[in-house]
Formats: sequence, C-alpha cells, structure tokens
Amino acid sequence: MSDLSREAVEAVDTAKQVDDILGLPEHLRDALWRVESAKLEPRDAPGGFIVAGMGGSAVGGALAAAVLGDRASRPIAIARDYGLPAWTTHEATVLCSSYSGNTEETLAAYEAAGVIGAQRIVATTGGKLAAAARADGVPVVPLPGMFQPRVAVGYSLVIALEVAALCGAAESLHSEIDVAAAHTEALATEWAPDGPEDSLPKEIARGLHGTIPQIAGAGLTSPVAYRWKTQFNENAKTPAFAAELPELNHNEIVGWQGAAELGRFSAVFLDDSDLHPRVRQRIELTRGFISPTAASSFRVEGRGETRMERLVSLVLLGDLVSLYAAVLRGIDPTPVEMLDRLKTVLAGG
Ligand SMILES: O=P(O)(O)OC[C@H]1O[C@@H](O)[C@@H](O)[C@@H](O)[C@@H]1O
Repeated sequence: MSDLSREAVEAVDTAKQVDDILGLPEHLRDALWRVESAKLEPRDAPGGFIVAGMGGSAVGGALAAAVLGDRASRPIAIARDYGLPAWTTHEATVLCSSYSGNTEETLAAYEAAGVIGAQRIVATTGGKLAAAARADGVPVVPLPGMFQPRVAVGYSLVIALEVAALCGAAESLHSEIDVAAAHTEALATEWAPDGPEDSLPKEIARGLHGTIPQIAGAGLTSPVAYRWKTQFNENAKTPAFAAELPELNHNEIVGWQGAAELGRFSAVFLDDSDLHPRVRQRIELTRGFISPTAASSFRVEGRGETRMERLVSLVLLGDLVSLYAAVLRGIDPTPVEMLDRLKTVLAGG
C-alpha cells in the first residue's frame, strides 16, 4: 500500500485538502493583494511587533520572523497564549491572527492588546474577532473562507511579513514574496500526486511510514520543523516531535540510544545553505550517530535562491509529506476530531 497517485490520494482526501495545499503559491500572491487592499496605515512601532495566534495562524508569524532573520530591526515575538509578553507596551503593534476568528486564546490576546493600548491589526475570515474589530474600528485583513485553518499558512506568513514592514520592524519583502510564489509553483507541480511516484515528498512519506518522526531544524528551518510536526499531528494523526539544532546535540541525541528498544523512531533534518557551517556539520554527524537506532532518516535542503523561496519550499514539502503520510495510513487528513471534542468540552465548562 504505497501508491501515492492522484487516485490513491482522492480515495482518502475527501475534502481535497491536497489541492488547497498545492494552492500555496496563489495564497502568497493573494495575501499580498489582500494586505494592499486593506490600505493599512503605516505606523512606526518602537515597541516591536507581536503576532498573537494559535496553530497555523501563529506559525505564520514564526515563519515570518525566520525569513526576516537579521533583516528585522525591532523585536518580533509570537504570542501563543491568552495574553501578551509582559514587556508589551502601547508602542507595540499586535497582529491578531485567527483564521476562524473564534479561537479563544487569540480573542483574549486581542483584548489584552486593547487594554495596553497597542496598535491592533486583525487577520481573519470572520467570527468573533471580526465582530470585535468592527466594533472597535480596528483594521482587518480579510481572509478567504474556504480552507482548513492550517492550510492558510501562506496567508498568515505573508500578512505577518507585510505588517512587520508597515510597523517598521523589518524591511519590506514584497518582491521577494512575489518571486517566491512563482518558484513554488514549479515545486507544486513536481510534488503533486500527479507528479512522479518517486518525487521527494512521496519518498519521504514512504520512508517515515510506520514510524514516529522527529523533525529537526535550525535557524531559518526551526519553525518549519515545528510546522512539519504539527502537520503530522493534524493530517496524519500520529505523534511527531520537533527539535532544534544545535540544542538537540546537548541532550536529545543521547535519547536515541534507547530509541530502537522503545519503538520505531525516524528523523528528518531540515537543512539550509545559510546555516552556520558548524550547524551543518552537526546535522551530518548527528544523522550518522543516530542511524543505528533510527528506523529511517532524511536530510533535506530548502530549494531556491532567497530565504523566502527556501523556507516556503520546505513548508510545502512538509505539508505534502504529512498528507501523503495520511494516505499511506488510509485516513482522511482533514477532520481533527480530538480538537473538536476538546473545544466542545471547554465550551461546556
Ligand atoms: O486560525 P484559527 O482559526 O485561530 O485556528 C488556530 C488553530 O486552531 C486549532 O484548534 C486547529 O484548528 C488548528 O488547525 C488551527 O491552526
């Protein structure tokens, strides 16, 4: 059962999530247009830039901070909680990002930003967040309403980048985003179900099948590793873990000694040409050290010239690997029953 053709994918992917994932290049372009159309007023924010959100909406902020790297000129923080960092002042800009507009942590952070008097900007399809923003006169970047929240990662990434530029936290990457969208299109074709049966995401999905993957990133690829982990959780419905280099060389590497006794664990190292040379050396060495106890391991490098291209290529790759992993398990990647159950219980209490 290792068929990952279009027919095999459609047999389990009832909601056609695969086509939404493959729409990433278009999402990047559409997000640029949506920010432009929202006509946000540039406002210098010496207090830094905070992205408040959860899941796919938060990871867009983390990916944006990674793409910017040392092109950021002010602190950029991600708030995945009911509140904001203790240092937040009225001089900060807070982007409240929630696809549904109904995520309670993000709604609480939105309120907290209002109490502090920080500049607020909202990105959402609607829900309570849009209603609150409307009532408060807070500008909204409207999102298209036909996706699973986690599929809208291209939107949350680009909107965070654009708002970072508008509030003086970083230079504008507008043209870099545009070029990256075109670059990603070619990858989407190559890696789609209709593409070759031995394409990179299909090969990785087959290699990880039946294992618990640990995804390791560093620098640019750290938040991408986390994205892969969460996509494995939500799409493939398996445990998965993310770790960072060089930190994992100071603890986690030792744990691999016991890996084979406890189960089938695999590793994916997300490499990038721009990483510190010693980190790149550590990736290769770590992969060699863990190979006796790892069920499988992969080292993949982002494709493209710019940081944006390379990061987006790895996001797309991880999204497709997680989807193909679901197909290999014979399950529909779209529903997230555990999350829905938890939300129902929380709503009752
Ligand atoms: O972007 P919103 O709608 O706030 O969702 C944030 C997160 O919520 C979770 O419960 C899941 O649905 C995730 O896939 C999603 O990324």
